[in-house]
Amino acid sequence: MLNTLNSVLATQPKLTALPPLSLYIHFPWCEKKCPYCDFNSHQIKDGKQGFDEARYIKALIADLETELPRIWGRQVHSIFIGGGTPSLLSANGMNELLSAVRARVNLEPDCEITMEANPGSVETEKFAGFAKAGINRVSLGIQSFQDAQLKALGRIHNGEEAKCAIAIALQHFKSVNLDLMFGLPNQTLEAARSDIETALSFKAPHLSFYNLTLEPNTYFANFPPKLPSEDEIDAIFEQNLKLLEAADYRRYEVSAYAKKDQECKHNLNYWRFGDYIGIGAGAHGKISFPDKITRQVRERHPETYMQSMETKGNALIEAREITAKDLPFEFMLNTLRLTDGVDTVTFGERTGLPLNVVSKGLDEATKKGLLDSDPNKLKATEQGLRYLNNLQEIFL
Ligand SMILES: C[S@@+](CC[C@H](N)C(=O)[O-])C[C@H]1O[C@@H](n2cnc3c(N)ncnc32)[C@H](O)[C@@H]1O
Ligand code: SF4
Repeated sequence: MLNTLNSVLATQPKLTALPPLSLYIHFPWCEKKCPYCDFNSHQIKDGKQGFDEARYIKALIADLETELPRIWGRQVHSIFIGGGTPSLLSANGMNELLSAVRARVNLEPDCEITMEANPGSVETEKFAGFAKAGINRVSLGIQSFQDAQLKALGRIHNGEEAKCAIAIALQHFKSVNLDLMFGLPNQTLEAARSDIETALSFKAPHLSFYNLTLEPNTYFANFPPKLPSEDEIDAIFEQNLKLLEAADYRRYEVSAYAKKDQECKHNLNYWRFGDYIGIGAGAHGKISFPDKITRQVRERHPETYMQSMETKGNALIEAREITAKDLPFEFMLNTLRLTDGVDTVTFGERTGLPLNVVSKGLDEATKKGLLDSDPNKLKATEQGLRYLNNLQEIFL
C-alpha cells in the first residue's frame, strides 16, 4: 500500500490543459506601517526616502520581461496591483506601468485590473487618472468607520475620510471592494453592526470581512491590544453574515462576499489553484507546464529587489518545481477556502495528479464532518470552513 502511494507521489504531474493565468504586481510602500500588518510593506520615510517611483517601475517592467519565456502564448485574464499601498503611485506612473504591461503581455479583452488603495491616499483627480490608465476595479482598505477604532488600528484615515474615499471610488470605478475588519480592540456587537450597516449603505459590489489576527513580527504581536473573546467574535461574525445575506451579498470565500456575478476574478483564480505571475518585491508566482508546476519568489526588501534587477537582471530568490508531495496540500489550501469548493475533477486538472493520492485525507476529513460527502465535490462543510486550518492540515 505504502509502495503504491510512494510510486504515485514519485510520478510527474501531467496536465492536459493549463489553467487561467493572472498577473500580480506588488507595491511595497505605505505612508505609515499599521501595527497589525505583516504584509511586505515599508513605511515611506520623510522625503519619500526608499520610494523612487521611476526606479521601481523600471524594475517591475524588467522583472515582467524575465517571465515572458515562461508564459509564452498565454493570455492574462486579470491583474492585481497590491501592497502596500499602490495608490501612492502617481496616475502617470500607473499609466506607464500598465502601458508597459499591455505592450508585453496579451490581456484578455475584459481583463479585470484591480488596484488596492488606502482611504488616506484617495484623491478625485488621481482616481480619474488611474481609471484612464486602465484600472477598472479598486479595493479600499476601510477597516472600520469609527474614529476611535481606526485610531486604535493606527490608520491614517478617519471615518469621514473613509466615506469620502468610497464615494470617490464608486464615482470612477464600476467595481469596488471594501475591506473591513472585525474582532477589533474592545469592539462591541453594536459597534460591529454599525460598521456593517454603514458599509452596506454604499451598495458596493464586493465586501471583504477579515477577522483581525495578531500576526507574528508585528507591533500588535509584541503589545497585544484587548480583543473580544472567541464567543464575542463568533457573535459578531454571525451577525455580519446575516446582515450581508439579507442585503444580497453571497459569501463565496472565507472572508469574501459579493453581489451576483461580482466575485473578484483575480482572487477566484488563486483559490481555484490557477496560475499567476508575481512581479515586484517579495512577489510569488505559480506557473504550470504540461509536465510540471513551478514556483517563483522574489527578493523581499524593496531596495535589494531593485538592486538585483539593476545588477543581475532578475530578483529571483527561489525558482523550483512544486513537488508531487506538496501539490495536494497547496491545492487544498486554496480551493477549500471557497464556499462552493471545486468539482473533484479540478484536482486532476490543476495538480496533474490522480485523486487517489488524497483518498486517505478525503476519508478522514469526511468522517470528521469537515468535508462534504458529495463524491463529485471537494468542498468544506460549515464546520470545515470554521475550522479551516484543521481541515487543510489533514492534507499536509
Ligand atoms: C494589503 S492590505 C491592502 C490595503 C491597504 N494597504 C490598506 O491597508 O488600506 C489588505 C487587507 O488585509 C487586511 N488585513 C491586513 N492585516 C490584517 C490582519 N492582521 N488581520 C486581518 N486582516 C488584515 C486589511 O483589511 C487590509 O485592507
Ligand atoms: S496600509 Fe495596508 S499594507 Fe500598509 S501597513 Fe497598513 S494594512 Fe499594511
